[in-house]
Amino acid sequence: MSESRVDIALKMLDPDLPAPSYAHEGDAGADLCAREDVTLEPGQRALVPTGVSLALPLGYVGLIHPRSGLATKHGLTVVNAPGTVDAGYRGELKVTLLNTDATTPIVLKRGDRIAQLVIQKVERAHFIQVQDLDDSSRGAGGFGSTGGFETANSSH
Ligand SMILES: O=c1ccn([C@H]2C[C@H](O)[C@@H](COP(=O)(O)OP(=O)(O)OP(=O)(O)O)O2)c(=O)[nH]1
Ligand SMILES: [Mg+2]
Repeated sequence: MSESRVDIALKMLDPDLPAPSYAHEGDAGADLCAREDVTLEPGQRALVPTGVSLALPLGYVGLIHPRSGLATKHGLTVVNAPGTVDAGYRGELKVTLLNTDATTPIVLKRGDRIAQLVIQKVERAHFIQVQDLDDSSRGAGGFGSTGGFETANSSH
């Protein structure tokens, strides 16, 4: 089976940086790089520019996800993960990074791959207000209604 591809116009605001690219066939995420050096102290967040702007076709969304390796090794995440890039947005893609590590700063250099961009088709809803919603087996159950797991500090 071959992958389906969509053409997306992309403008590099900084031509010296690599454009987003997929590392392997089948990858969902194209890596985004930092346009500037940034050091995040423990618990600190920063809005980091990527040098990329897009013209997404209507009906598509860009989602900015964290990279699992940086998350696992260093505690680096995206505060608003996944960040939502609207089809009409023509500004620079930026990533709100957070150092979740309690003790160690994270030093990022210009050109480092900091996050990944996933392009998806998206539906727009026609919201129809009603007085009563139809029934479902879940109903209003949520937030652990199906059970969870015990931890040392679980209340009994
Ligand atoms: O991680 C992100 C999230 C958003 N954006 C850009 C693209 C997006 O289309 C725009 C607005 O994002 P969002 O709707 O999440 O932000 P908002 O706080 O609701 O701002 P606005 O009032 O401009 O919609 O900002 C990014 O570059 N990176
Ligand atoms: Mg918004």
